[in-house]
This record gives sequence, C-alpha cells and structure tokens, in this order.
Amino acid sequence: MTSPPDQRLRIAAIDFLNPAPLMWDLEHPPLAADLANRYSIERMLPAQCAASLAGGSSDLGLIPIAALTPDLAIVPGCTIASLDRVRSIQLIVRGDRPLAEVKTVAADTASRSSLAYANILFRKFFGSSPTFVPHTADPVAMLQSADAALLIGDPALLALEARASVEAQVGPCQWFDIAHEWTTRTGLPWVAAVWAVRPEAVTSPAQLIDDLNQSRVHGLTHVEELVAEWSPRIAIPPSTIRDYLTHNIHYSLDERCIEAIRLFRSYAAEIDLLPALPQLRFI
Ligand SMILES: C=C(O[C@@H]1C=C(C(=O)O)C=C[C@H]1O)C(=O)O
Repeated sequence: MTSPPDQRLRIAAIDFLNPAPLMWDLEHPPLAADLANRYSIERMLPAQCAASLAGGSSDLGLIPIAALTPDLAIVPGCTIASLDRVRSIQLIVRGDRPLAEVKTVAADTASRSSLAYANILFRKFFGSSPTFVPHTADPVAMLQSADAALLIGDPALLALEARASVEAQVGPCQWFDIAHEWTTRTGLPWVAAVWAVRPEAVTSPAQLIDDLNQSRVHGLTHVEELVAEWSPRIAIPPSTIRDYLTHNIHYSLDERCIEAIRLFRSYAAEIDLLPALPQLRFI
C-alpha cells in the first residue's frame, strides 16, 4: 500500500529568535495541529532558506529580500524588518579606522540581505569598496582575519552580550547597527526578509495569507511566553529578548517597508550586486 502524496506546503523557516512571533501558530496550540495538515516546516539559516526555495526543495520560505526573483511571490502582511536599530545586524570594525578605510569584511555566510545592505552602505554612503570574505559566524576569528566583521541573527545578539570578551581578544572595536545606518540615510525602514512562495504551489492564496497573518498577530500577543521559551535557549537577558521582539524587530509589511524593498533592490542593481527587480510580485 502506498501512502497518498504529501500535499502540504513545504516551509523553509529561519532558525533564529527573530521570526519566533511569525511562527507562533505553526508551533503552538491550539492551531499548530491543524496547520500541520497544511504545512511541513524545516528550519535553517536565511541563506539556506533562499537556496531551498530557489532550488525547489521548499514551496514557501521566510527569505532574504536579496533573494527575491521574478518567479517568487511575496505573501502580504509579514516581514522581518526594523524601524531604526535592529540589534542583530552588527558591523564590527576593528580599531578606530574610519569606515572609508575598511578594506576587508569577514561576512557571515548565513546572510544574503545584510551582506547586500553592507555592500550598498559602503559603496554608496561610506565611501569605500571593501572585499567581503565569506566566514562562519565567529566574531573573534572574523576580526583576526579582516578589518571588520558582519554578523547577523543570534550570533550577533550573542556577540553584543560578549562585547567585552570579544574586545579583550581583538582590541577595541566600533559597533555599527546596519539597520540604523540604513534608516538614518534613507528615511525608510530596514527590511530583511519576507514570506515568499512559488505561486504555482498554492491552491488557496487567501488561506495562506490568513494563516501567516493570524500567526503574526497571535505571536505578538504572546511575547511573554516567547521570552520564557527562549530565555533558556539563548544567553541573552529576558529583558533584551522582550525588547528585541517588541521594539527592535518590526513585523508588519506596510507600504513604507515595500518602498524600502524597492529602494534596496534598485541600489543593489545600480552597483551590480543583484539583478534588477523592477516589479515586486505578490500572491
Ligand atoms: C534581523 C535579522 O534579519 C535576518 C537577516 C537576513 C539576511 O541578512 O539575509 C535574512 C533574514 C532575517 O531573519 C537577523 O537575523 O538578525
């Protein structure tokens, strides 16, 4: 006897703290059991979410906006963004060298969007074109091999907590929040990721939009439970986790975020970093 084919949408989800509110219904009662009939979830780093969706191993992904292509459709409503300081995207520059004199950046291989944001900021605003060298997320090793390090997600949050220990090993550093650098220069939000889908895989767009947006709304009303869940998992004070989920990250894909995605993609195309994406496609 063969089992029926799995009709569920395969989700590539990000394995960091920041998407936790978006994932609430998929991971918690009372809706998780029902949603498990429609979705199967695999957790990975952002760059792998992008590769998984591009390679057809998943149908729906929380993917870096740097990885949006004309054949993917954005699911309206949810995002991983920030209106000022995001906290978890850090450009750490060794010593007191000005940004214009940074020649090499060891960049976290988990990133696609922040890597592109850093490139754009250096070339358009900081006045230099450093070489970006892919590196695993290890701040000390990164800073021992390059003038600067770009860290994202949980490793960036942990590096900030361990700032004194990092600087004891590599000397004093300057710590720049990439979202803050972007928002102050453009007057627009900083947008990292959106839910994107292969449109041909979706039978009911309305249900997909509903499921993901309800999950965001429910997640944001359960922040205290998320703080309690994540505190034993990550060496960050509960108050910082709470602040991160309620103030640093912005979860609503509003008009200004959409404008920011357009600007990000047009800058990235202008400096030949990413292919042009003149139209954003929505499901
Ligand atoms: C805010 C963050 O945004 C993440 C950064 C991404 C990137 O740089 O490609 C992609 C997805 C987001 O989850 C973070 O992880 O710190």
